[in-house]
Amino acid sequence: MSFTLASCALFKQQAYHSGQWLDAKDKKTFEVTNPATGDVLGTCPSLTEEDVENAISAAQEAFRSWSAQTAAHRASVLKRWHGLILAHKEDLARIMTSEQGKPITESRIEVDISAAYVEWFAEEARRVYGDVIPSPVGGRQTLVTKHPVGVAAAITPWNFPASMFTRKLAPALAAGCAMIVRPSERTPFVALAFAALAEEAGLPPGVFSVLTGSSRRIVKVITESQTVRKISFTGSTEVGKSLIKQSADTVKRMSMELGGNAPILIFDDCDIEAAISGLMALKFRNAGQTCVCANRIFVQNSIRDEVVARFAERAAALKLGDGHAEDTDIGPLITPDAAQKMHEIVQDAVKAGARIVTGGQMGCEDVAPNEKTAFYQPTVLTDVTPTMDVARNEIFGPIAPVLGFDTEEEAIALANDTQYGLASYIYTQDLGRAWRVSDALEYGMVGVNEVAISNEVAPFGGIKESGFGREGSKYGIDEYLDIKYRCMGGLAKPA
Ligand SMILES: NC(=O)c1ccc[n+]([C@@H]2O[C@H](COP(=O)([O-])OP(=O)(O)OC[C@H]3O[C@@H](n4cnc5c(N)ncnc54)[C@H](O)[C@@H]3O)[C@@H](O)[C@H]2O)c1
Ligand SMILES: O=C[C@H](O)CS(=O)(=O)O
Repeated sequence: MSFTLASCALFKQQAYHSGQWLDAKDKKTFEVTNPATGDVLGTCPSLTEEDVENAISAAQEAFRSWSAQTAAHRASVLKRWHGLILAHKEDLARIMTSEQGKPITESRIEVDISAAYVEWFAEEARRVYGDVIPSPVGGRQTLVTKHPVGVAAAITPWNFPASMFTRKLAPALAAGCAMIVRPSERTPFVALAFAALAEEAGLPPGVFSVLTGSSRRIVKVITESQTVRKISFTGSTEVGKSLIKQSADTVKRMSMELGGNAPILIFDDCDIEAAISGLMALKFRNAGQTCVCANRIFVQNSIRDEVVARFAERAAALKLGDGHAEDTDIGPLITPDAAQKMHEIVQDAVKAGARIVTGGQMGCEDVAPNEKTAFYQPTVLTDVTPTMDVARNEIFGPIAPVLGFDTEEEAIALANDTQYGLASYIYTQDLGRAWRVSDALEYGMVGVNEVAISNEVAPFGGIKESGFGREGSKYGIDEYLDIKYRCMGGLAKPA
């Protein structure tokens, strides 16, 4: 493989704000490591409160001119950005795999998805319509128009560092907002690479910034700022709740894409091969580090033994390794601690009565075992009960707990027995059952005989403690718009 970060023009080790590539005021930095090897990839600035305040001021200034541009102009800049992202797909994917660890095949797909959000909102920018509503009173007109909220902020996770970046920045820019983005400290480089291409596309100085460093320090300035009118957060429910509390004093608009505990219900009238293939893709994408992956696998008891055996056989055949290798199916988890946490989850489940069908070990044959690697084998557990921690908590790793059920009603009750409500899935060939069960599931999203449900045209988001707001789709841009109602009086012809 010829790629090296040092040789990549998009590899940036400075933050981007106020239209410039800058170090922290106090020159402090933090290291970013390769989760597959533990090697240090580079450093990024650990920005100070003053740096953040400067970025917010620059955003407020830039917002005035950016929002005054026509929607057609904003769309044209976003379209240029879209083209540049695709033109640099391989470099962006390699940067992502280096810092996040996912297989290069998945990183390429994520770059495509990231670009798709930019293209979609370039189009949506020109469809921010209003209303003229027939007035109940003569001589008046009721006008409704939509306006950008102003300076917005985004805080993004490490698991999809590119698609979460554009899923927030693209609609904000399309709406006419300015946005400051704080990427995860574990995966800043791909966000900075996207920023370099956005700058090249012609986004004006200050309209967007990428602020690196301590999230607590950066977010404290953001949440306390009267200038920042909107926060879009993707991450754990725990942190989401903290941000909501921190933002209450300044009554900010909020979008919360939080944790999940997705059930997949596999009925005995399903296409079993399709269900197992879907389960493999759903559970082991990004080594299970996704908010929508199957966290609880409910299989109707009449087919459970067959499904477990075939699923475990497929899981055991997955190839662990460095994400840069083309034949890697599963890369490392984000940190060695995450791998250790997986081991503890499995050990706890076994103590509670679960049985390991395959996996259950740390490490990877192709990578020298040392304390810095973060590999964990794809693991299938059976004989899991709904009260076990492995079924109650979000796993966020390659562990697949299988539970049984007998009736449709029991399956629905089990699936809904959680405080989360993000994604859910059903495999059945009975149309009536598909409709009844998907109607009864208390989730923001339901995949029926399909697990690849996330794309730019669909409203992505959850309910209950998985958050609120929607990303993507025609609804996504509304998160960055305020509605204004004008009552136009005095229109009657003088007597
Ligand atoms: N709903 C979604 O679309 C979605 C997508 C991806 C991840 N997630 C969820 O995110 C979690 C895993 O991702 P993660 O580990 O990055 O989540 P996290 O909540 O630990 O971190 C998310 C972001 O918040 C920052 N952060 C962490 N603690 C903070 C604090 N106290 N104050 C301010 N910022 C803070 C992090 O640096 C990161 O940038 C899982 O629960 C997963 O379900 C949800
Ligand atoms: O982890 C959460 C992501 O939103 C998953 S997806 O890429 O949107 O499916």
